[in-house]
Amino acid sequence: VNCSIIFGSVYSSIHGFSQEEIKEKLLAFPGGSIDLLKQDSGIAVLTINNPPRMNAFSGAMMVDLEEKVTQLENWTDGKGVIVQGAAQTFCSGSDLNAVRAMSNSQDGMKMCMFMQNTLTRLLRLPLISVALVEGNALGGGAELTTACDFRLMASGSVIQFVHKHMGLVPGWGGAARLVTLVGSRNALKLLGGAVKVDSELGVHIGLADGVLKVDLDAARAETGLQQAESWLSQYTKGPAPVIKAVKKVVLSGRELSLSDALRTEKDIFGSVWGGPANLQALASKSKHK
Ligand SMILES: CC[C@@H](C(=O)O)C(=O)SCCNC(=O)CCNC(=O)[C@H](O)C(C)(C)COP(=O)(O)OP(=O)(O)OC[C@H]1O[C@@H](n2cnc3c(N)ncnc32)[C@H](O)[C@@H]1OP(=O)(O)O
Repeated sequence: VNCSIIFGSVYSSIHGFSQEEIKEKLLAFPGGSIDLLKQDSGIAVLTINNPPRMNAFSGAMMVDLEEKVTQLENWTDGKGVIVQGAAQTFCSGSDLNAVRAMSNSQDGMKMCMFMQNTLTRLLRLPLISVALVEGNALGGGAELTTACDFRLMASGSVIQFVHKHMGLVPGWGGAARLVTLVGSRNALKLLGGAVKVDSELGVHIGLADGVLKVDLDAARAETGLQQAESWLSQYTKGPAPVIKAVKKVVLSGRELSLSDALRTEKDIFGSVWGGPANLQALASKSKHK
């Protein structure tokens, strides 16, 4: 299936972008990690892990994220991915120490292109993705939530595009994705007012797809991650090639012109038609009651 049009990066050498050059600069800012756990269920957990800085992204973590996205792109048995933060908070954006050291506009633009590439590839993964938002998702952390197909919010959590307070606008693709998610009027309000979006407002404007349950009986209570896994598993039941095909047809419909989307849908359809899951369903004369 020729899906390169919907799975590529945004910037390459033709845009004057050198991935290796910016990686080298980013690696000068160490700390934290991005941890990937691929599970037999076909659902992976990607953890933004830098608790001393409220999971802010060091330069090394930006590079690490790109590497983990590559691993997910190559995960044949994968069906879904949950993006979470370590230690009960999501992510407080860029590490402000790195931002200060890279505050000239050339470096800022290169970092922005690098992160746009990575987050675009995250959103375009042939996996169904969920951001599990506990605690704060601020600045680049808010942008990261929009690079997932769905967002689940814990009560008390906040998604806030704080960029205006930093004299900035989103640069990791968060504004473009936000407009697609909540419409341009809501996006203007959220960015112009640096609004704190709690779970209630998130659901109301369509930014959040669900709110995690609070069970006062601690012994019975499911963790946020367990709840997110069971929520996501509603959509990942079945063989990986079929779930991947589901994500790809939706992605092409979302990103391509109608003619290109239709042609891509035909190719993706061809990849599952007559495949093992299709033949098995036909043989079992299944009814959909
Ligand atoms: C390029 C711009 C944009 C982008 O990339 O698109 C950005 O993301 S810029 C960054 C935007 N984010 C922020 O401005 C967040 C700033 N932090 C806060 O508002 C608060 O720290 C918090 C996240 C609301 C948490 O508050 P609180 O619970 O009171 O904890 P502390 O403030 O004491 O934080 C603990 C510890 O974490 C450090 N920290 C928090 N965020 C960052 C960050 N983004 N970069 C670096 N360090 C961060 C904070 O400084 C504390 O450290 P210590 O003082 O050493 O304890």
